[in-house]
Formats: sequence, C-alpha cells, structure tokens
Amino acid sequence: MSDIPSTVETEIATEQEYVDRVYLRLEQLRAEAVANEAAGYRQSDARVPGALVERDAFVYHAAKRLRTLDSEYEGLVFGRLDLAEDKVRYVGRLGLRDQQMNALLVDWRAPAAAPFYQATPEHREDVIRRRVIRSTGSKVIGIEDDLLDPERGQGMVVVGDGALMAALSRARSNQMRDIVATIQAEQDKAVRAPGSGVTLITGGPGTGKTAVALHRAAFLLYSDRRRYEGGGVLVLGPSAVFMTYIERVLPSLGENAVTLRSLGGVFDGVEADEHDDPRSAALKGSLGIRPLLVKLVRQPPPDAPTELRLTYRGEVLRLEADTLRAARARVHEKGILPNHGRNRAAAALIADLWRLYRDRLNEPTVEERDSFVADMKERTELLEFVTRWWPQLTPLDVLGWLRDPAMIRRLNGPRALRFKALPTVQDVPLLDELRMLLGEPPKPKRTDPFHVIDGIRELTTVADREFASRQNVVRGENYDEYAHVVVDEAQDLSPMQWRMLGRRGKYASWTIVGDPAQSSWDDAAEARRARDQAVGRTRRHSFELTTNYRNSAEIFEQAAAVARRGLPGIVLPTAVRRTGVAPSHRVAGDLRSAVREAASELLDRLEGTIGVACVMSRRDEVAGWISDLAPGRLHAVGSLETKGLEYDGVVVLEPGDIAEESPAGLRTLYVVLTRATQELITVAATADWQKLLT
Ligand SMILES: Nc1ncnc2c1ncn2[C@@H]1O[C@H](COP(=O)(O)OP(=O)(O)OP(=O)(O)O)[C@@H](O)[C@H]1O
Repeated sequence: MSDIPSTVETEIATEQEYVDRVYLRLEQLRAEAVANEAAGYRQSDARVPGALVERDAFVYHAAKRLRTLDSEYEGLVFGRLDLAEDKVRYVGRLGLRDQQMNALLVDWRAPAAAPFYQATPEHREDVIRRRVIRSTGSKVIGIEDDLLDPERGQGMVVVGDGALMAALSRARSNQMRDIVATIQAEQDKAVRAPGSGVTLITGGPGTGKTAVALHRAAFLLYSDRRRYEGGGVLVLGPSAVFMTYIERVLPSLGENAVTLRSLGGVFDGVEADEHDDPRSAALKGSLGIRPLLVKLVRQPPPDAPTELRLTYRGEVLRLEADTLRAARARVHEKGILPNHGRNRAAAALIADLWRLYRDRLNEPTVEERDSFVADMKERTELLEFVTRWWPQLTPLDVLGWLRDPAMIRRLNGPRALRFKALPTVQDVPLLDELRMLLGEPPKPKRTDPFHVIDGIRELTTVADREFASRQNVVRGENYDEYAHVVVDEAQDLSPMQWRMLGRRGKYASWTIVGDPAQSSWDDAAEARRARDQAVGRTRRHSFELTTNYRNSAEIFEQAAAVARRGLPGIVLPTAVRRTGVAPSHRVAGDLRSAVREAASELLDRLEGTIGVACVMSRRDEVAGWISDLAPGRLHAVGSLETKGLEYDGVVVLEPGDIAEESPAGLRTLYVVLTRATQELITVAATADWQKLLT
C-alpha cells in the first residue's frame, strides 16, 4: 500500500482539523456554562426568598445551556458549503461562535443553513460545492460531495458517491436516526414551513414523513423558542413501540422539551397498548358512540344504594328505588356535570324527603320546612348516603361499568361493543370524552418544579435542576394548551381520537402527517370532518413527499401492486434504491418451521433488525415460535403494530389473512409489505394470496 495519502484521506484530514476546532470550542463553552452555574449558586443570600428565585432562574438557564451543549453530538459538524468568493460555511447540529464571535458552525435550522438542503444545480443559491461530512463521535470517517456549479468549482476536489445512498443502505437499529445531514429539498420545504395554521404532509410509505415531522418540531423550537417551548410541543404516534422507535431523534437534535405520546397514552394515567377487535374498534372510534356515553354518565353507579331511610322527629322517612331514580334524573336534566352536581343531588333528596314528611303534617309552614331542610343538611347519615349515591366519578370508574354487558344492553348499545379488564387504545378517547362529560373533580394543586415549601421556591438538588431543565415546566394533568401538535400516522385516527387531540391543541398550530392509502380506518370522510373540527378553520399548507427512501425498489413494486388493488388510481412514490434482491414467496405445510427458517436466513444474511409480521390475533403465538432465535434483533409484530416501523428484513406470515382481517385489510397489508429496507419473505399455506400481486 502506498504511504501517500489519497485525495479522500487528505480531505478527511482537512475536515478533521476543523471538526477538532469546533469540539474544542464546545468544550470551552461547556466549561463556561459550568462556571456560570456555580456562580449562580453563590450569587445571592439564600435567606431572602426573592433572591432565591433570582438565583434559581440563573442556575436554571445555565443548566439548560449545559444540557444543550451536553447532548449526544454524534456528528456535530455534518455539512460544509463552499460559496462564491471563497467563502466557506459549516453546518451542524447547533450554532457556535469562536471567541471573536465569528460563526464557527451554523445551526442546521438557521436560514443560513437552508441552502445546504435546498440548493440544486438549477437553483444554486450561491453554492458551488455541498459537502456532507460523516463522523462517528468526533472522528470524521467519510465525505460525500456534490458539485453544483462545475464552472466556478473548477479545481475543487469532489469525492464520494452520494451521502444519501450511503445513509439509506446502512443497517437499521431498533431506534430511528435523525436525517439531519441528508434532508432532501422537498422534505426541507416541509420542515421549514411556517409554524402557523395547519401543515399537512402526505406521501407514500418510506417517504420520510415521520423523519420530516420530527425535524420540523426541532425547527419550530429553534425558530420561536419562547412560543413553542413555553406552550409545549406534543408529538403523537400510533403506539408505544413506535414512540420508543422515534424517541432518540429529537434529543439527537438537541431538543428535549417535547412531549411524546402514543395514542394509548394521551389520557394521563393510562398507558393502553391492547387493541379492540376490528368491529368493536370501529364502534368505539365513531362519533356514534357519544350518545351512549352521555347516557352512561347519567346512570346510577352499579354499587349505589337503592334506598334511603332517615328518621325525623320520630317519623321514619324512606325514599325507594323509583323515587331515587327520579331524583337523579331531575338533577341531570339541569345539565350540570355530574362531578359538579353533588350539592344539587343532596338538595333533590332533601326536597323528596320534605314532601314525604310534609304529607304527614296537617298544615306545614314555611318555618317548619326551613327547619327540616336545615336539619337535613347537617345530618351525617344523609351526607354519607349522598357520597355513595352520587360519588365523584373518574372516567376509569365509569368506563368500567361497561364491562358488564347488561349495562350496554340497558343503554341500547350495539352487541359487538366489548370492554376488557384494562382500557384499550380505542378506550382512551372514550375516557377523555367521559372526563368532559363528568366534569373534572376538584384538582390537586399544580406542581411547581421550583416549589419547596410555601413561599419559598428553589431548585435544591442536582436532580431537581436536571429535571427542571429537561421538563422546562411540569405540565398539569391532561394539559391542553400546547403551542404545536404533531400528529403522525394521522390517516388512522378515528373521529373520537381527533376529538381527544382537538382538546389538547385548542390553541395550537398543527403538523399533520399521513398517507391515506395506509389508512386502517374505514370511514375516511367521517374522520376528515372530525379532523377539521379538531384543528379549526386556520390556514392549511400542504406538502407532498414523492420519493420512498425505505424500501428497495424490488420490494416496493410488489407492495405497490397490493396498494393499486386496494385503491385503484392511487399515486405512489418512487423507490430510489435497487438491491437486486426480489421478495421471495414461500408456500409451506409447517408454517412454524417455515417462519423460523426464513427469519434465521434473514438474521444470517442481514445486519440490523428483522420483523415477523402476522394478523393481530396470532402475534403472541408467532412471538412464541421465534422467541429463542435472536432477542433484540428479531421481533414479532401484529399487522396494525407495524405502522411507522421499519426493519432490514421482514417475514410476513399469511399475507392473505392480513388482507381479510378487517374492512381496510388490503391497506394494512400494503403497510406490512412496505416495512423492509432490504429483504422481504412471505410464508403462507397456499399461493392463493399471490393473486393480490398481479
Ligand atoms: N433524507 C433522508 N436521508 C436519509 N434517510 C432518510 C431520508 N428521508 C427518509 N429517510 C429514511 O427513510 C426511512 C423512512 O422514513 P420515515 O419512517 O420517516 O417514512 P414515513 O414516510 O414516515 O413512512 P411510513 O409512512 O411508511 O411510516 C427512515 O429510515 C428514514 O430515516
């Protein structure tokens, strides 16, 4: 081997020098932030409460700055622009200046970084050469150049064969990576769209919708930090597995102040993961369920007493079941929310008791009535009765009543409606609806992260500081004042889910990301109306992404056939990467062995992750088949759970069953077939399902 460094090595060494300078500066700034934090602690007299607040604000800001500087900056510097007049601009994950205040690194979200993503040979925006710098940690390992202006770039070194292809061919891990170094121009437009109103981002599978939505959240926080960090940004995705998959992306971009929730976790205190069967799910998702809930909150709790007995001046007074039921109905007719209605309920009972007593008097007077009422109001046995007869109800209590099919029948509910022991994902919007129908019980005091004891606010421990800098503010239960809401996989939201989100984003602007062709919700028109109601009548900006970056072209061609069958006339994205490996379709008598074999082959052939997908009802069975093979790399997933996820290799068991699993089955199969980046194998008992591919 020659000792003379190659062109690439020389260029890498040059960039390494610059990258080292940036890291050195980062270290200096970090040391300054640590010193500021320490100075903050010494700053004032801790015996004066006001001074503590001031001190904590100082420490808080220093701690925050430190967190930003401490984020895991894998590849802190990833871009370089060579501009006219020999100007060079470096682009990275955050902005840094040197001691003379010259820009060392431009934050990727700053306007000055936009040409890095948007310049093309036709619209160069002054860019002669764009360079993507690839690193592991702080070590530069590769360079990929793009010469946009060959005329002015004569003599410039151009190396590499495309940063994008290199990024797309890399093996996947269990967590999504940021794409900050290779955001493509059409994606960048959606990332940088104005924050106001509603931004709709659509595109087929693998077009980067999720990636774009997350980078957009980071962009908005950068562009108007006060607004978006103050109010908060809520990011919603379909499942807990999906949220785990994407949870590293924003921290890797230096952003921690974003709330990530799955649809099963929107209602505070519940983390639902299980799904209803398709029929029950359809009933629970439709607005048609609301009248049932309205009737439900007016029902007596199943354990409510059915008789009230009291004595007054030697007389036994008895209210029986019918009278109690009528009293309850009278209170509800007033339209008061049940959790705010207890005093009215007590008054209604006292009125009924008085009527009973009055009938036993010859000529009841107003004084006698007043004295009766006053006496009753003091009675502990009446108070105790009211507490049991008209308890403060939580949404979970009330939903639980529906586990009894007799209750569903009493309310004339549909027979297919089912409620399990634990709330399902489809129950969560019902819980939120019940929260509104019941009224909030008296709230516990809002938690203040700076609160120590009354009148004194400070952050006492390192953990407090750390927590406060991460949380920014502790949001109240079922917080509903988010400044921005990002909804991923929005095509699947049911009308009831939209209502729930609408409540969280009353004052928010929105980014709504989805692909109608992947929808597993059958009544698209009802869902769209509910969406429009949830987000309000603000301005819409729409973006369409057209390139599939995930699937090999060979895999996508087959998935596309299924999509066309489900939705004739559909416009599909273009897959950019060919691997030369076509999907393989296997017919087997022993499905278990065939699935194990296919999974083992993929584990051997590919780096990264492998998914085995099947109908929802067989997920646990299939998980059992493969549990010993490669925990960590190999995952069994139900058809609906594959939404938004990706694997290097995918085995699909009985695709035909997925197509028939629900009314939207073909679209679900399309989702499942578009999860693999490298290889797809199907396993089925017969080849019948393959007619879907023609
Ligand atoms: N510009 C890019 N540079 C590098 N990788 C990219 C780029 N855009 C997308 N990708 C990769 O392509 C894959 C698909 O992206 P993503 O999951 O965001 O797509 P999606 O449109 O949300 O897909 P789906 O609708 O199927 O859930 C991810 O691995 C993502 O990192």
